[in-house]
Amino acid sequence: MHRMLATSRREMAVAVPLRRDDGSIAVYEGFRVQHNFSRGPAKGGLRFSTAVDLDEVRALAMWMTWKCALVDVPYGGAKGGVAIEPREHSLGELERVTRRYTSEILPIIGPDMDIPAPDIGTDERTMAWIMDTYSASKGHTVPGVVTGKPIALGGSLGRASATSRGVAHVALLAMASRGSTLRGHRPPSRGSARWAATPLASCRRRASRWSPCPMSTGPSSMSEASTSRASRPTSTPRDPCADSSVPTSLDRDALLTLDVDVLVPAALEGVITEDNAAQVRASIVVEGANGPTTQAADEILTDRDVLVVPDILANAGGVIVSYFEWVQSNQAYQWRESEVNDRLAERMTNAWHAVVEHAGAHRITYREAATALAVRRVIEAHDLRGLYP
Ligand SMILES: NC(=O)c1ccc[n+]([C@@H]2O[C@H](COP(=O)([O-])OP(=O)(O)OC[C@H]3O[C@@H](n4cnc5c(N)ncnc54)[C@H](O)[C@@H]3O)[C@@H](O)[C@H]2O)c1
Repeated sequence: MHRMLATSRREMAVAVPLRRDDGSIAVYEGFRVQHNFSRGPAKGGLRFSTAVDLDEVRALAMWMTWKCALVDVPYGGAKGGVAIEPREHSLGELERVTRRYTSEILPIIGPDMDIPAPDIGTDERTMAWIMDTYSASKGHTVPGVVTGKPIALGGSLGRASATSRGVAHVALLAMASRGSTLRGHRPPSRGSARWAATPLASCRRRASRWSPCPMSTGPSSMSEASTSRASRPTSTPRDPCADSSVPTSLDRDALLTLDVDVLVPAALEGVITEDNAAQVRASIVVEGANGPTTQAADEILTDRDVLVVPDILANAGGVIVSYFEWVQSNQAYQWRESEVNDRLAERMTNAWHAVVEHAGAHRITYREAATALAVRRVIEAHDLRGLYP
């Protein structure tokens, strides 16, 4: 079983030629890896980044299998990528690259096979191009082939903010478990955390390799997109962005070692390493990105009693609402945003409690508990299906 789960079910490497705006032709490497189908169609994001290679895509596809199993959505794991720097291309070039990549991987994607979604360097517009290319080849519109698409094309209300909302939800649960709360807020309880994301969403900050980086304090897409008056908490929290003692510009390592309660690395993998883990001052790390903590750093943080909420739990809000979007697309029906957010909160809360209980029962870390629960679910599906032939 270990060997089966350590091996991707299907891997596709494709060349993606692009006619550039100046008439020259560039060729990029593209990949789609489907790690597992035991619990349903493969599901995973599409990444545009020069760091993309087959090994990275493989690892990310496997993570998707565990993530989907942990939050109990009926999917296996997949991931895709094109080794391209999107910031160096015009919109027209990005559209051509996306459409060509889609046509190359077209035989292995589809609403019942493998459903891409946005990831680093891609967004809802990318998903619209994928959907259109796929639909053109089928001769009819197939909205369920991607998630994270624009609302006008069948995207789900609440999808744009879902990953952040889920991160905020478990961050507040983690804080409550450590006896701390955000000023002016009580921790979310099961199924009633509609407003949970608001305080964390009110201050959006990003670290960059290109230091010093601006720390964005503008309204986040989450608070713009998802907090209705009715769902806001009655007491307004102090806005940390208004705190003049907080610097407006920082380099990446300085940001990771700020004196804060909760650290949410939410961009790239491998940023908390054995070189900086001892300097992390947060008592809770919530992994918004996939794989932001190296294994060595994870051990250092655990030894220092820093609570690490693992990526497959912390950032699962995206795939949960992607699942809701797929269900809505396949039924040609749209749910209310409050319904989406409530169902998201319920699944995140259930997954959180399952992980906490499993970790407590076996005296293991949350990462080990989350992975163990997920692997067990996938193995159960394998066992029930049996081996063909
Ligand atoms: N989008 C989702 O719904 C979703 C869901 C689950 C997990 N994730 C994970 O979250 C992470 C971010 O994905 P995203 O979709 O938000 O991507 P994004 O492209 O929207 O954001 C990535 C951020 O990383 C920054 N960045 C890029 N290169 C950098 C570098 N070298 N150093 C520092 N910062 C850099 C960019 O400026 C950008 O702010 C990834 O690990 C992704 O797999 C995303």
